[in-house]
Amino acid sequence: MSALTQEAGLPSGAAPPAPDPAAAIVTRGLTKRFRGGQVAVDALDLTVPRGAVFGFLGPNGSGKTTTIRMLLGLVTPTAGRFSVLGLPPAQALTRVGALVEGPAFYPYLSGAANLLRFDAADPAAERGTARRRVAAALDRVGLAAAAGKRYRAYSLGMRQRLAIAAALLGPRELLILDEPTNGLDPQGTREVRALVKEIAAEGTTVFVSSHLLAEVEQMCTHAAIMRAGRLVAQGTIASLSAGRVPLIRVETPDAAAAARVLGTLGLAAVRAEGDEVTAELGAARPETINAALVGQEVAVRGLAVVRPSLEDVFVGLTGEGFDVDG
Ligand SMILES: Nc1ncnc2c1ncn2[C@@H]1O[C@H](COP(=O)(O)OP(=O)(O)OP(=O)(O)O)[C@@H](O)[C@H]1O
Repeated sequence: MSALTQEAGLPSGAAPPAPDPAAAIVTRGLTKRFRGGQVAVDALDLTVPRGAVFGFLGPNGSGKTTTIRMLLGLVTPTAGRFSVLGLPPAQALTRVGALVEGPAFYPYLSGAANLLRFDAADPAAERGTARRRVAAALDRVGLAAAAGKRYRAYSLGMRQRLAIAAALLGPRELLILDEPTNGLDPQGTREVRALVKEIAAEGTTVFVSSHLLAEVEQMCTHAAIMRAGRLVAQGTIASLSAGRVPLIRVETPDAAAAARVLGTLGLAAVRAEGDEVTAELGAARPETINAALVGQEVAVRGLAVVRPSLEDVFVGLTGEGFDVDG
């Protein structure tokens, strides 16, 4: 049996790869063209390793939600194949928890009562174990103490954690979250990020979309970067940044003098702008650079090693800024 058995109407052209037991999600040539000709997802080849917190990163409109909806069987692909947990998607879905559009909760019911109603609407859920599963899910997202509190009294972070609890009502090997911190306040955002890390630490693979570079960098072990429906890069966060070298950044009122010193030390790509000078750190040690600057009587107000960020990677790959805030 092929691991990639969800086949769309049109052939992708490529033979499916061998089944990969180490992967939670594999897509090959996955494409969605909406009526009217818009290609939302264009020949996507994604490999999400089991155990990863996989950030699916891209600006608004880059095709993240459409991809997630295809993975969950909510949208039919135009072309391409994919597997979830090494299985045809339809067989895997009971082992996948998902948060795509937050479930509509009743404001006047408690968190627990809301989850019981939500669970009752799932024909695959086992009736006899509902209360136990609801209690376990509430506990897992840190809402056990607030189980009896009305939903309308929940903070934004608690509401989103309840939505994640709804995705965890059964045993899940994979959790798919579409922009789970969107619209949250800073406290709610922190709560959800911490929860994602906890869930992953317990062994669940998490596939989480975000338009926030910094968020993915903080929360994820791996990332895929999307732009206009196409995959720009994927890999571990470290490997994505690996090709880009760290910089030394010196803040000084004597930028020209500082640039000269960095040049004499043999540093590459020395650039002075305003009261800031940057250069590629290379094999040089920051303390040596500092000593040289001070030795040449350059007033150093600040000195920092700047690691390349995912934003640098994105700009380096596409030549464009990542047009989002946060
Ligand atoms: N049902 C649809 N019919 C036509 N076009 C659609 C449909 N759904 C999405 N699109 C288009 O497909 C493209 C990708 O949208 P998608 O929602 O997948 O992106 P996204 O990265 O999730 O962005 P956002 O975070 O804004 O949802 C967009 O240009 C969008 O307008």
